[in-house]
This record gives sequence, C-alpha cells and structure tokens, in this order.
Amino acid sequence: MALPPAPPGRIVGLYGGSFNPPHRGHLHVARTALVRLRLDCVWWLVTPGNPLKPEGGTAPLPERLAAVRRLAAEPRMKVTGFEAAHGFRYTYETLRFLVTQRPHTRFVWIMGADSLATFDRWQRWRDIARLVPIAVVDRPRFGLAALASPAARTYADARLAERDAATLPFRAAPTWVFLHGPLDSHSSTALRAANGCGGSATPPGPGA
Ligand SMILES: Nc1ncnc2c1ncn2[C@@H]1O[C@H](COP(=O)(O)OP(=O)(O)OP(=O)(O)O)[C@@H](O)[C@H]1O
Ligand SMILES: O=C(O)c1ccc[n+]([C@@H]2O[C@H](COP(=O)([O-])O)[C@@H](O)[C@H]2O)c1
Repeated sequence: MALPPAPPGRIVGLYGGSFNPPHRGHLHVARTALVRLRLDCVWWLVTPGNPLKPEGGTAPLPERLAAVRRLAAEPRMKVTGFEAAHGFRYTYETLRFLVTQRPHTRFVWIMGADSLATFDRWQRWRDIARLVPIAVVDRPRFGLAALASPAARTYADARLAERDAATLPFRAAPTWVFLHGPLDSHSSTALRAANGCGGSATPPGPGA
C-alpha cells in the first residue's frame, strides 16, 4: 500500500488508531489537530493491531479501513493501512520509516489523553518523543491521569504552551502540547458494548 502524497514542506499529522469501530470522537481529534496545529493534512494510520491490546478483539483491518474512510471522507483527511503492508507493529517503526522516507515533510504524532496516560508502556516511547512533536487531545475522564503520567512528567520541560500550538510542527522534538476542550465522549468500547459485542469480536457461544 503506497503512502499518501506529501509534497516537500507539508505539515502532516499522523493519527494512529485501532478504530474498532471508528466514531465521532476520532473525527473530533483529527479536526482539532488539523485546525489548532494548522496542519496541511491528517493521515489516519489504521493499525493492524495495538500491541498492548489483546489479539482477537479487533475487527479485520479491511473492515476498519472501510469504516474509517467513510467517517473521514473530508478533503484533508487521508486514510491508510500502510503499517500492515510493511509489517510494522510498533509506532516507533512507523515513525522511523516515515521520517527517513520523507525527510522534507514535517510530521506530528496525534493522540488522545488516554494514550498519553499509558504512553510509557509503548515500545521505545522515549525515542518516539525524540523523533517527532506530539499533540495530545483531551478526552473526558483522562485529562488528569494524562498530565500526571510518567511520560508527561518525563517531558514536563518540553511541554509547549497551548497558545503556541500552531508552532508545534516547527519545533525540534522532544516537544508536545496538550489541547484542552471542547471534549467528545464517544468511545469504541461503548459502541461495541452497545452493539452487543461486549468488547470482543468473538460472538458468545450458544447459551452464553
Ligand atoms: N473521544 C475521544 N477524545 C479524545 N481522544 C480520543 C477519543 N476517542 C479516541 N481517542 C484517541 O484516538 C486514538 C485512537 O483511539 P481508539 O481507536 O483506541 O478509540 P477508543 O474509543 O479509545 O477505543 P477503545 O475504547 O476500544 O480503546 C487514541 O489516541 C485515543 O486516545
Ligand atoms: O508502539 C507501541 O508500543 C504502541 C503501543 C500502543 C499503541 N500504539 C499505537 O497507538 C495508536 C492508538 O492505538 P489505539 O489502540 O489506542 O487506537 C495506534 O497507532 C497504535 O499502533 C503503539
């Protein structure tokens, strides 16, 4: 799967996710980053599988890709599953590859507050923080945990004032910004539960 086009000098937000299923909260995150960081576009990276989540609980990649494409059908949103095509499982691998392949593109990693709260469990998280600027979008119930997290404390000195968010893509990593409100309370877990899937892609057996 080819990478989306990115002419030299472009500012691209990288928004990785399981999107199992995608929802309006995801669109809120992508749009918030696009506007507040003045990005040229957002690439939605539909992961083959979050290494920290149990295998088997995630819908097949083609299904998630199709659903994300329907949700993010906007001019400056590009949806790709290129990580699976390259056999990338960890975000560090993805970022290392992209900054090497596209040295003239400015990349920013985008994630929600819940992801920052557990970022110190990601493979080579300090190397990720040293590779690209990071934008964190607040999420209901996770703001405090995110800002008190090991990763936030480790890089406390590298935190950019929110009023300067638009300068984030031009700053040398490590640098990050926490973007407060408005908030969106949608969640894939809640949607799966509402659809009767109970958080698992495997339907219960007879009599369950
Ligand atoms: N409502 C939301 N507000 C802010 N960030 C969000 C929101 N929903 C998801 N995110 C962020 O989007 C990225 C992808 O999230 P993901 O696909 O895991 O959705 P989720 O709703 O968190 O799913 P699940 O409930 O299965 O964990 C993550 O960085 C997550 O922090
Ligand atoms: O690289 C890691 O160790 C790692 C650990 C957890 C999550 N991630 C990435 O974080 C992004 C968000 O994942 P998720 O499941 O919260 O939507 C997605 O791109 C994952 O590949 C990456």
